[in-house]
Amino acid sequence: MLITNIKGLVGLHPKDKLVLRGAELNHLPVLENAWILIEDGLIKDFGEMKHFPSSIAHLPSYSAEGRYVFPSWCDSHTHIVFAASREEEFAMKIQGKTYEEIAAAGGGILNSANKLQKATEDELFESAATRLKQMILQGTGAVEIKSGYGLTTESEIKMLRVIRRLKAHFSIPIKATFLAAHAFPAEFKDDHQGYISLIIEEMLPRIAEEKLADYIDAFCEKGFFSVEETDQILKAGAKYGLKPKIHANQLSVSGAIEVAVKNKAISVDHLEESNPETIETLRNADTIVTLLPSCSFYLGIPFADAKSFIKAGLPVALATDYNPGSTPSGNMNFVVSLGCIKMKMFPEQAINAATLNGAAAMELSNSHGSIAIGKNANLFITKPMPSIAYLPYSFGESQVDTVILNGEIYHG
Ligand SMILES: N=CN[C@@H](CCC(=O)O)C(=O)O
Ligand SMILES: [Zn+2]
Repeated sequence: MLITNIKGLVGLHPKDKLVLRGAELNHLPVLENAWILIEDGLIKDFGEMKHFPSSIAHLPSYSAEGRYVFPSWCDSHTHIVFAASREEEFAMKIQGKTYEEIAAAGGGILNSANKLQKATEDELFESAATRLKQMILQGTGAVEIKSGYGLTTESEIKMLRVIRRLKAHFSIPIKATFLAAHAFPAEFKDDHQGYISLIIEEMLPRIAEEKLADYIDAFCEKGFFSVEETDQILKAGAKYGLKPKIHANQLSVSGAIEVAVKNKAISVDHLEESNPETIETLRNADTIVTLLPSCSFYLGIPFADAKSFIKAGLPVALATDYNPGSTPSGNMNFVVSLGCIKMKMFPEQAINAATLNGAAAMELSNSHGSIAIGKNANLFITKPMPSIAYLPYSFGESQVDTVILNGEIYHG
């Protein structure tokens, strides 16, 4: 595939640039009036139209006049395998009930777990595939998906098998995260160690044996998993080679960041709550700070302090957190808009955070997340736009026109 007359080829970071920290996020390299050649699913070459090589002039080409070409969004935090939506909680939220109050009233994660336990693997696969297709059409070209609505050995494995089927069915990279430590099932409400033993002694060995997960996660939060419980689970996961990606500081500063960094987490996700100590801990780590602004938008909780994180030199990524409870949306374009509008990130920072740093938060940045020779050709072509900033500026209206996966147009 050859694309010519591109108004701007976006995200041309050098191939060996695997993550962007702090001020590095300010720079989004763009080549104006460009062409790009894709071969065998990979980026073969690119350049300016004024130096267009005559040797490829005979190839059929797509003219992208007035349009930009972006590397696909890399969505490094989702929960898209679920049995049912939870809009019954929507009215409760509108009445002013908090996330914690809804969970205490029988809503929340346990509500999703009840429904998921009754659903078949086929049903879960079909609905998750529909969601994923929609996300891809909105520009996403790599994704992480968590378990965590099973909460029994069989149902957690059922979720992870669904993710394995999604990996086989879709041509984008998918990473699977084991999140049995999402909530304590009702029968373990007063027996936390009982559930943790189930995770460590029963679930983990079976998941490792079937190679069902790439990462391990825990919802480290007041009322969910304590710092000590999280530490125990992460250490058990490490024995099976599962690196942590942690739900941290969503509702309170909980010590989650410290326990995540101590366990060499790939990423800490959420951070709607933070303080100078949080930042100090992260400054000395390689852990990526994944922010989820559509969760703040939907729950009405604070937006993460992206500006301070960037100022402190941290590697910030953006992701959707698509799930039925706190973020019923998998739209990365909206995430990038919210990053700018609500977290005061500059468009360049938000786009870098949603591409290369999102890829890094899935350990995929050697192959995805930027445009470089030899990298995978998961890209999208925009509608005609006056500038790059127009994409986040025109929130709620998709600027993604054509999606290319592995060098081929994706029609859904
Ligand atoms: N916070 C924990 N997990 C999800 C919400 C899960 C749910 O409410 O179903 C999140 O990332 O926001
Ligand atoms: Zn989440």
